[in-house]
Amino acid sequence: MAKLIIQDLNKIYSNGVHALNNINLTIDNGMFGLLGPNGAGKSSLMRTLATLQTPDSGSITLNGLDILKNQDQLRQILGYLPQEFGVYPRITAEELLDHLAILKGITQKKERKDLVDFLLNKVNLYEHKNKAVKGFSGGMKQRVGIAQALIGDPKIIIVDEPTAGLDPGERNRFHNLLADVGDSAVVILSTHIVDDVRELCTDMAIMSHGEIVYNGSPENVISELEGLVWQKTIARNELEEYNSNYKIISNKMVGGKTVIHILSNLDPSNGFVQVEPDLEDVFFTKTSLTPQTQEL
Ligand SMILES: Nc1ncnc2c1ncn2[C@@H]1O[C@H](COP(=O)(O)OP(=O)(O)OP(=O)(O)O)[C@@H](O)[C@H]1O
Repeated sequence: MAKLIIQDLNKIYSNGVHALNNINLTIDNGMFGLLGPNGAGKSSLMRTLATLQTPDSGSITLNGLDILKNQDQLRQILGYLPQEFGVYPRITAEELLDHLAILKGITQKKERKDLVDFLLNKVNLYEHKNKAVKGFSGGMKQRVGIAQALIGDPKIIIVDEPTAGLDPGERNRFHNLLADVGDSAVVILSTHIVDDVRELCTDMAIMSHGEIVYNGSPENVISELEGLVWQKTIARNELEEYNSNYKIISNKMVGGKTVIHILSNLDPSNGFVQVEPDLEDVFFTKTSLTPQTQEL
């Protein structure tokens, strides 16, 4: 059982951006979702956990090990899939994993071969092992990314926005793979995609402007909005008027129509119907994005 404890973590970049503002989180085994809009500070936190950058202050421990002071030890038990996983142009999936296993210190050839075969099977790429990674689809590349993150039986696995750009089938396959991995390690999934967290995570945090604005289970945070979310289908050109009269938390196109969700303690009448809140309502409420800036 692994436990990651982050305390009072701060990072201010030289341009004055307070990317990590007093972050406190305790994360146990399993899938932990870190949800936030672009620029919230997720990658800054992920890179700090992966020992790729140092914070200005604060501490991070994994099972009591101070990972800021013991970076080499942490790297031995860390798997990291960065936002941009650079793949090596002309080499095959098998060669790439073999090469990365050498870099991780697995020097025995036979041990490496067994491990690479095991990983290729695990991510369902064994039959493609002799093909160049360059020609893989986005989902296949991400599965190679997860395979390399699993080298060395890591206790903590960090995946930064892994499903952006994947088609629905690839996304499902990737989700199943992550859920499987989550049984034996701390897996932190950083994403701006609400569905990734809803489908995979039992514990989560929402980050906005460098701060943790919620930490807990998806169910608990959704229940905070119980009875407060109302929905109405309106014409696109009415949006501005509704925006000035109601607290709109989301607007999206459904079947060519504009559907808005608003927050209200009282029945707003005027054709609104109460709906069950969902994680997307929570996300937009907690991060206070204006509807115009939502990426739906
Ligand atoms: N090296 C840097 N120097 C200066 N500012 C930076 C640096 N890296 C990130 N920032 C700024 O810090 C803030 C947080 O960025 P970060 O990349 O951590 O956010 P994010 O939530 O991961 O967003 P995204 O999904 O777009 O990567 C942003 O305002 C960003 O512009």
